[in-house]
Amino acid sequence: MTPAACTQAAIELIDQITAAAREGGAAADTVVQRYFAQRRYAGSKDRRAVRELVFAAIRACGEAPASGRAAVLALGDPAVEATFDGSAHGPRPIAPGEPVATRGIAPGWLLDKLAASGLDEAEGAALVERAPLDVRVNRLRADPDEIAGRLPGAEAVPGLPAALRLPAGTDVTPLAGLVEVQDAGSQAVTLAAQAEPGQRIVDLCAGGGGKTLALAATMRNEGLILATDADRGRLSNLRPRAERAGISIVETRLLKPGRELDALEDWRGAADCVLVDAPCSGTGTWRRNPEARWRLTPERLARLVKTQAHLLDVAAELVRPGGALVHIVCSLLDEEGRGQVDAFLAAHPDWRAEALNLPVGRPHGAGLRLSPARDRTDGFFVARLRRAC
Ligand SMILES: C[S@@+](CC[C@H](N)C(=O)[O-])C[C@H]1O[C@@H](n2cnc3c(N)ncnc32)[C@H](O)[C@@H]1O
Repeated sequence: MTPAACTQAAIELIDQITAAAREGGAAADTVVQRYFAQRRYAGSKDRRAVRELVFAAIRACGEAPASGRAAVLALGDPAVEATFDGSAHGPRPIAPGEPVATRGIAPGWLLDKLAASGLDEAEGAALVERAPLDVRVNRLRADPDEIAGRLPGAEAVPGLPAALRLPAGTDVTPLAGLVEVQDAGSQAVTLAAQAEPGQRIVDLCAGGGGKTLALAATMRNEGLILATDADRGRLSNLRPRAERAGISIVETRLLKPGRELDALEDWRGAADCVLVDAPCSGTGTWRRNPEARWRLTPERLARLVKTQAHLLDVAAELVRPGGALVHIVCSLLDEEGRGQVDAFLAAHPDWRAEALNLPVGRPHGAGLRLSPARDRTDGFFVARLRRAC
């Protein structure tokens, strides 16, 4: 592909990604994969160049751009602008006064909410920087030092003995079952469960099992983890992943949204710990999914906040006297994190927050906040709550 054809491909992709964000369609990564699946002629170097241009332009636009052209022009990169040359597969030349998307971190209403949640400008900007590639070494089957020796440029992450930070683009697929791609922050917040061998733990929003597998490794594959979710597709990924990782203590159970306790009667008051890795706005993961900023609406956020409160109430029913509940959101909005936990504590006088001592994060309300700017992880809020005996 010529440089001009690469720019045109990026423009088309951004148009598709913007439409998908508006209509609740596929994530940007999936859109890019599908685009190239139909264009086998594009070599790996071209694909990489197009992908980089697409993501650079998405990161630059706080609001959804009016067009892919406007988004690419927002980069203000003379080398890219020179490829608007009207050549056979390239973009038409830039017209005088042609619209250019406004650069920014997020839509205005979200910027206000981030500021109200105590995020300064530097922290806001770091939300859309490129994320590093982190993995968790499965210590049931591998030794982190040995794995680090096999991955050139791997660095240890202070305080997280199973975590390695890898150079961008490192291919870890040959190490399936030995390592899992997992942000260091995600690994750190899972430690708030203080999981121990032999415990009975519920991972209420287990999804594909990123945190379930980390818990099972900490428990040395002894005890029982009930991994539940309302999404059949995500949950069905968990079993093969657990098998590859040599984990046998995980049971899965599908829940009906709003009727979760119907399927959990046998776990009432029985869990040592319930992890609520709640569905959330994902403001802390914009580094990986920058177009997610364009998907969120005030209405969707309000629905998420309501679901989170409901799931905390469900979780509280499952914890044994003296047991713990861990609330996690990969968001920096207080209404999903700190505010959610404050409301829970106000409504449940027999619960109290416990101080957390994690290798990353700073105290925030009754829990801890991890921020990309300070901690070099995705953004999270995590709190550990203990039920009275
Ligand atoms: C942040 S994701 C979980 C990620 C997962 N814990 C991990 O570490 O890979 C939130 C999950 O909550 C699930 N969810 C949404 N509503 C739910 C409900 N009512 N009950 C249980 N899970 C729900 C979603 O399907 C999604 O998988």
